[in-house]
This record gives sequence, C-alpha cells and structure tokens, in this order.
Amino acid sequence: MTVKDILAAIQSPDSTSEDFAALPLPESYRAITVHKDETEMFAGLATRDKDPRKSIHLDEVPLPELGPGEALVAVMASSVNYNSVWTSIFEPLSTFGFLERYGRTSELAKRHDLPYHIIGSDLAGVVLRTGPGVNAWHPGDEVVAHCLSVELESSDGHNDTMLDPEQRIWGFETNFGGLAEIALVKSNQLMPKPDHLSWEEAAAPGLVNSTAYRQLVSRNGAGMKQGDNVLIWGASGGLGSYATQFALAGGANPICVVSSPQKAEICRAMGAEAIIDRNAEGYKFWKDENTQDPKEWKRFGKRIRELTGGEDIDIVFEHPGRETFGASVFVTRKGGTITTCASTSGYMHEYDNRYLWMSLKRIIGSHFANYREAWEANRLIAKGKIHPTLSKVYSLEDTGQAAFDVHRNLHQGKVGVLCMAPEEGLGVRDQEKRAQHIDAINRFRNI
Ligand SMILES: C/C=C/C(=O)SCCNC(=O)CCNC(=O)[C@H](O)C(C)(C)COP(=O)(O)OP(=O)(O)OC[C@H]1O[C@@H](n2cnc3c(N)ncnc32)[C@H](O)[C@@H]1OP(=O)(O)O
Ligand SMILES: NC(=O)C1=CN([C@@H]2O[C@H](COP(=O)(O)OP(=O)(O)OC[C@H]3O[C@@H](n4cnc5c(N)ncnc54)[C@H](OP(=O)(O)O)[C@@H]3O)[C@@H](O)[C@H]2O)C=CC1
Repeated sequence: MTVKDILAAIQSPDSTSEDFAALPLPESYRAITVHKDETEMFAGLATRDKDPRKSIHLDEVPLPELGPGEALVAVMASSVNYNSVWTSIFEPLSTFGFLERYGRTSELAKRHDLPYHIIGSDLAGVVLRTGPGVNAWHPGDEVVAHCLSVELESSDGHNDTMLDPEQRIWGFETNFGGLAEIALVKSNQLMPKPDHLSWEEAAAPGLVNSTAYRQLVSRNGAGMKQGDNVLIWGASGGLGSYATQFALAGGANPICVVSSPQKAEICRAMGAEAIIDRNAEGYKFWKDENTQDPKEWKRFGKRIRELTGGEDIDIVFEHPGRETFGASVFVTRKGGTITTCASTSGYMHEYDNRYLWMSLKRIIGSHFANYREAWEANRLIAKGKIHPTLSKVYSLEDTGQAAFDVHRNLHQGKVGVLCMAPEEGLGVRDQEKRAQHIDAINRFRNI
C-alpha cells in the first residue's frame, strides 16, 4: 500500500468510511524535516542570513504508531507558519530540546523524541485511522487540525486549555507535524474542513486565524468591541490579515501598518481605510541599537490621530516586538490594551513605563488559542465570515523556498504547501457557497 492508493481513495467520489478504514497504511511517507545533527549549521550567522532552504529536508520517514485518543490524517495541504521558520533556523532554541522534554513525560510521548523533526502546524486532509477512545471522528472524515496539543491531566488547564502545564504546539513542540503526506494528531485537534474551500485554502487560516481570534476578539485577549481603534502591525501578513478581517467584521476601526504600496492596496481591498506605509513614512523608532527615539513615537501617534479624526488607539495587535513595542505602548490611549503574541524583531522589549502606569494601560500576553477559541475561529471560516488569505502555493519539495520567502518577508498573507494534493483547487464540496465569497477567497492570490 502506498500514499498513491490513499490519494486515489480520497479522489474517488464513491469512497466510503468503510473503504478508508479498510485501506492498509503505508510503512513510510514523505515529510518535511529538520535534522538533529544540523542544529549548529548556522552558528555565527546573523538571523537574516540563516537560510531555511539549507536546513529543511524532504525525507521518507516511518509511519508512527497510533496511540489512544489520536488520529492519523492523510494531509492534502498544509501551510508555512513563522514557527517553522524559527525551527528551521534553530532560533531562539533548537526544537529538539522540546521533543526530548516531551519524550521524557511518558512511554507514548517517547515516539516524538527522534533525530529528525517533522514540522508544520496546519493541515487539511482526510482521517485515515483513529486510536482507542476516539468516537467523534471516523476514517474518511474531511478535516482541518488546529495545533493545540494538551494532556489536560492537571486542573490548571481545565478552564482554559492553553493554561495546561503540558501545553504544546503540534509540529513545533511535538513531532509528526502537518508538512508531510501523513500527520499524527490528538483527535481533539480535529475540526470539520470548511466545505467551500479547496484543500490548500482550508489549510491556510488555522494557526494564525485562531491566534488572532484569541489575541484580539476573545475575552482572554483584548476583547475587542465595536468602534475600537485597533492598530495592526503587519496587517497583510499571516496574523495581521486575519486581525484586519476580525476588526472589520466586528465593527472596529483597523489602523493597518504595512511596508509597501502593494500591501497597502491589499488592506484597502479587505475594506480598511486607515493605512500607514511604515516604509514610505520612514519611521525609525530606534536611533541606534540601544536608544529609542520618542520623537518618532510622537510622529507615529500624530499620523494615527490624522487617520482617526484625533483619536488614539484602543488596542494594539503586537508581534514585531523589540522594534515596535515602545511605539505601541506610547500610542495606546488611556486605559487601552497592548496585546502581544510574539517578538519577531527581538524579545527583549523596552518601553517607557510612565506611559503605561500613568495612563492605566494594560499589556496582555497571548499565545495560540484554546480548544474552544480554535473551534470558534474555524466556524467563522466555515460560515464565510472570515476568509483565507492564501497568496502563493508551493509543492512539498519546495517547502524550503516557501519558508525562505516568509523569513525574508517576501510573501503576502499565507503561503500554502501541497502535500498529497496533486494540484490546486481540489476538495471544494459546496460550490454555491464558494461562489458567494469567491472575490474575498481570491483576494491575496498571486500578488
Ligand atoms: C502557535 C505559534 C506560535 C509561535 O509562532 S510563537 C514563536 C515561536 N516560539 C518561540 O520563539 C518560543 C520558544 N520557546 C522558548 O524560548 C522557551 O521555551 C521559553 C523561553 C518560553 C521557556 O524556556 P525554558 O528553558 O523552556 O523554560 P524556563 O522556565 O526558562 O526554564 C526551566 C527551568 O526554570 C525553572 N523555573 C521556571 N520558572 C521558575 C520560577 N518562577 N522560579 C524559579 N525557577 C523557575 C524551571 O523549574 C526549570 O528548572 P530546571 O531546568 O531545573 O528543570
Ligand atoms: N504566539 C502565537 O501563538 C503565535 C505567534 N506567532 C509569531 O508572530 C510573528 C508573526 O507571525 P506571522 O504574522 O505569521 O508572520 P508574517 O511574516 O506572515 O507577518 C508578519 C508581518 O509583520 C510585519 N513586520 C515584520 N517585521 C517587522 C518590524 N520589524 N516592524 C514592523 N513590522 C514588521 C511585516 O509586515 P510589513 O512588512 O508589511 O510591515 C510582516 O508581514 C512570528 O514571530 C510568529 O512566530 C505567529 C502565530 C501564532
């Protein structure tokens, strides 16, 4: 039995759940990996010069054993997330440390501690097998998977599953991720595939859409409300393209920051009106590596006031980190919120704390999304309220180039990867719903 036979079953309209259950599984499959014996390959290089094309491999790997509460999924498509860029440049840590630590927790978790790491935290595909105790999902189900892996044996995570002490991001802090022909997930990661989308469109939103939902909309994040002025950094990027949609759909007023006229145009096409091209306007928040320039924070704030009719920012959607954080804290209004989920440009932030405490502002740390938030975010995609922001699609062989594009900020929105799917555009089940949203679905394509 080979991956080709699985693909034939997926592509046949007559395949039943019983057919999928009866399909023998292959002994091995192709997967995108990084190698443990290469973690020092970029030692001494600047972050920018670490090239994912050199560290990312396409390997034939053995099929992992299926455990209780788990599912093996045939992956039709996946997407590149920035966490795969971090993995491939071994920053800020090598992810093999996460796999070793996980491996020490139980006999079953030992499977994850391997000399190769199969990466990827998104997928759209078809369930092949479920482990003991899985009743809600069956072979043949068309699914997407969110990337929250939790054990839930401690009460700490029982109200908010992100607070589980054994919380991990699948395909980053666990092995057997989505950039592969087959993936291993916990069955609670599975959600119905939005039926009006192709495989690659369905695989694009997962991680970033769920993260933006918690960070901006959920009460665990900023709890955005109608009329809020929301400053969105990287508004046409992975996270930002969903934050912009949530702001617009929720009656808020996004102030979109981007770095080119082309990206500004995408934000305008999404419906945003207040757009700042940080490149054209030449903001330089740091005079040198150690000194910020409050005059530049003020110039930025003045520009925001021009765009809002004199109002300041209720919520900052932060992720660039060191480069922007001082400005983000400054431009937030009295009582406003800075919500952060990352530090792409550096994790040691600096800001003037007087502007935080004297103006009663809050900084909220946010990370991915709990089970429920991920489900709600996927539901909005399925209902056609929020749309995938897929731009370019690569083959599995070219994943290194796809990750390079994201690392160098050469991409727009989300970059997709075809895993088992032989071509783009397959897997759409509801053409009528698709037709209603086709312009929005294609908004980021091939630009
Ligand atoms: C969904 C997608 C998301 C993204 O894309 S996010 C972006 C990508 N992700 C990242 O860049 C994050 C990568 N992760 C990390 O950098 C690290 O993962 C952390 C910095 C988050 C954590 O570092 P660590 O070394 O794993 O953990 P420690 O807590 O710093 O160190 C563990 C030791 O420190 C002790 N410790 C922890 N808290 C305390 C405390 N409050 N008081 C005293 N000790 C403490 C522990 O017990 C343990 O000790 P013992 O090493 O001896 O076992
Ligand atoms: N904690 C979590 O759960 C999650 C964290 N992340 C993290 O968030 C970060 C962003 O992810 P994602 O949105 O997918 O990545 P993308 O690269 O797709 O988008 C980020 C955007 O940020 C902007 N940007 C980058 N550097 C700077 C800078 N120095 N100053 C201002 N703007 C900048 C760029 O837009 P432009 O050039 O147009 O301004 C870029 O398009 C990554 O570090 C990632 O690891 C992502 C998802 C989940």
